[in-house]
Order: sequence, then structure tokens, then C-alpha cells
Amino acid sequence: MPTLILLRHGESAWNAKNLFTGWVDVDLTPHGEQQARRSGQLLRTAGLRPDAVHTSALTRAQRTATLAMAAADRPEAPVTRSWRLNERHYGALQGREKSDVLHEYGEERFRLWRRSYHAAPPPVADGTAGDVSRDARYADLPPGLLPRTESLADVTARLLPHWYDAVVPDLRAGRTTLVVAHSNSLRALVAHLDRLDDQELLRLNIPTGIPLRYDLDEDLAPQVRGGRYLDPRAAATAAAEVAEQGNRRLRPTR
Ligand SMILES: O=C(O)[C@H](O)COP(=O)(O)O
Repeated sequence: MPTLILLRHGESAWNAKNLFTGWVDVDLTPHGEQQARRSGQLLRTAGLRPDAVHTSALTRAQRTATLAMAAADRPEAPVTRSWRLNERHYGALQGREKSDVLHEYGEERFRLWRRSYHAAPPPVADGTAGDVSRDARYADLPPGLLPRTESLADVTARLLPHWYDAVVPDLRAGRTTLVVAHSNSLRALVAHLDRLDDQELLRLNIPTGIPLRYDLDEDLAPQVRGGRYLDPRAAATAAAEVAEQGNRRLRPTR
């Protein structure tokens, strides 16, 4: 039975500042690096030895994958990188402080932009930090595929080809597979695996840096809906903090 492990990258510099990040390529903080290493230790303690790794085109996810796999004693496992696993493009919200956005637009709009399936924030303006049309990393993609904003439905549509074409073959081959991605690309994947309804999706928050294990049956359906975090208590606390990010100006100093 194949095992899938989902891991959101460790804390990034913009997570620490409570800024919407999306496709802006910020690095991990020292705390995020530590979370990544601890993820690898948790994998090792659980006896999980990933044979294949999939991650996004963004530095924070790639570095988390490298640090976690080194700590899991599996640095040689092959890594596939795809823009399809990137964070949701957060449009014009990228670079804005989350509590500022909540106060400007109100709780309902803020919640729908962050957690609903269909709402997409306003698109990013040309030439600003989130405009990826001239980013060399995406030069081979048809311009029509490059987002200026995304709903979770858009994320799901661009993520699933990578799931079916690259992750599923690894799982079908019996490889323990680690996917290191982002809050919303992982929400899209969990929604797909667990067949979440709209209300469940609104409540789903994924914490940084804690592996989530899914043991799958032969049809690749989860044996336990929602999977199992390798540190369930820390995951519950951290997920509740993620849900509250609009009400927080700065994270407490560690
Ligand atoms: O891109 C971002 O701002 C975060 O990584 C994810 O944000 P969210 O948890 O507010 O959707």
C-alpha cells in the first residue's frame, strides 16, 4: 500500500511578517529551516523513507525538501520540481499584510479569498513583484498558463496534471512519496484526496513544517480521511494559528 507524505514548507520570511506571499519567491527563516530539519527527523522516527520527492518551483519549498531529506537520511532520493505545485497566486494581495487586508475588505471577503473554492483576489498589476510574465523560471510555459491571480479551483486545475502524470506513477510503483508544497496547493490536494465539501474546505488550514501522512488503498483513496500528522498536537495548534492570521499583526518573537 503506497504512502504519501504531504509537507508544507517551513516558515518563510514573509510568513514571519504575516504577508500574503503567493508566487513571490522568498526564502525560509532560520526557524523555517529548523522546522524542515525536524520534519525529516519525524519521518525517520516514523520509519518513513521517501523514495521520491515532488516540490514546487519556489525556493522555500525546495529548500525545505532538501533539509528534510537530509535529516531523514535520504538525500539521494530523486526530486521532481514543478510550477504546478506552487502556492496559489494571490494576485494583488501579494506583499500585503494579512490583517491590513482583513480590515480593508472585511472578514467575509477575506475568508472567501483565503479559504473558499471559487473566489480569486484581484489580479496582480504589470511589473509588480508578483508579475511572473518575465520570470526566467517560467519562460518555457505558454503565457496563457501563467496566472495573475488564482482561486483554489484554478490551483486544483493546474495541480492535478502533475498529480496524475508524476505523483500517481510513483505511488503506483510502490514508492513512498513526499510532496513538499504550500498552504493552498496542499489544500487543493487534500480536498481532492479526501473529497472535501465546501464547508470542510473553508475550515482546512495546513501548518508549516509538519509532515502529514496518508496511507492509501489500491485506488489511492486515503485509509484515514484527513491523514495523520506526525506531530498531531503541534499540527492542531499551528493550524489554528494559520486560521487566525488575519487577526495577528506580527508573530510573537521566538
Ligand atoms: O502565500 C501565502 O500568503 C501563504 O503562504 C499562504 O497563505 P494563506 O494560508 O493565507 O492562504
